[in-house]
Amino acid sequence: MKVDGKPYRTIWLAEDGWTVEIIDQTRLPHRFVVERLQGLEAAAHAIRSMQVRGAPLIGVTAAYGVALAMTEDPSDAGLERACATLLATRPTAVNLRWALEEMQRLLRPLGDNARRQAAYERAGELAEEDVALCRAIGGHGLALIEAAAAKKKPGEAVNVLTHCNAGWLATVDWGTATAPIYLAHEKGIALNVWVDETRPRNQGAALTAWELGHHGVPHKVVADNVGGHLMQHGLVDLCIVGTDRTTATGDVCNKIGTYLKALAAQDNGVPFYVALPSPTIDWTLSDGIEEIPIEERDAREVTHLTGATADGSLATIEVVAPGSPVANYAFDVTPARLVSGLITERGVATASREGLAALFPERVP
Ligand SMILES: CSC[C@@H](O)[C@@H](O)C(=O)COP(=O)(O)O
Repeated sequence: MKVDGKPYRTIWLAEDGWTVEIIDQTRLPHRFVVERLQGLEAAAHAIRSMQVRGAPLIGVTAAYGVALAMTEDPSDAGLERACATLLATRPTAVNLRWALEEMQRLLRPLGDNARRQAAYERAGELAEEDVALCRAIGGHGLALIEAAAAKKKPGEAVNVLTHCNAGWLATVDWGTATAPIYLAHEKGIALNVWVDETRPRNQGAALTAWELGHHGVPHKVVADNVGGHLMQHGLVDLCIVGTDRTTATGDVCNKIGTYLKALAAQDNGVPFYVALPSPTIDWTLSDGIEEIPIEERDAREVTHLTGATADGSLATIEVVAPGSPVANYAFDVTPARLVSGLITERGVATASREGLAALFPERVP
């Protein structure tokens, strides 16, 4: 999507043909910095520190991380070490495990000399596939926005609420939750996107607002607890969020706070959709609350905030009473019963084992 009128993706192969470039998302929205990854450790650090984040982009970065590792050490031991290092970076998004299994399946049977090139080719393909999956999700989600628009008076905006950043910054391009939004905007449908700030790391306020703004999509940032109020007053037509891992039964794990939005949506009769590419489905799990590992992150994400001061320089301040203990759960699980539909690349499924199996019969174990 566009940054200052120029099309960008979140990750790409540098001109030298082997290093990998990313947009450093820890610097947004105040600085646009492209970072060069030159080895396995740099790729692992980028995922761990959330320079890249969002389930699909984590998966593609891991695939490129394996390619970088194959430049350093293409032996069996090198491959296993690379996959173990990358797998340990973040626990919740299943796209990470999926991408690493894909790379291992491809590379294990190959000789050391063939691994490097094969790894780069497959990482590039996974990036392209992610773009295609997100674009297809956009098409299916667009129909939902069009249906909402059909009920509006001429010129009246469709109000879409989203949580965290499931935008193009969380994927290679388009985003999952935002793909229908970008397509609706391109079609000239009047929109207003309610952007939850998404404490503690503010992916909504910092990233979703930034990317929608750069693409010219009308939006308003709201504090995390505003969604319920908006829904009570008829100001949300539909919610669309992303997911880091969805069980075979349709339970949805996403950024902390998603569950509360789903509860408010059900109480107010607002449709609550989850947009996801199929690599985000964990076919081995059937109970999201019991089985999905929830990442717990550094307390400093809760106690401190970084932002720009009046002169444009960056400053970090403490916002919690000094010394107070903190718990920082990064994700929660929304049970399938609260989800109106799963917007996948193959269409909108009901959030159930049957619904997912009907769209992806060949993936059912
Ligand atoms: C298309 S991205 C879907 C999810 O990965 C997204 O909603 C989310 O929760 C991202 O969390 P993050 O901790 O920023 O990686």
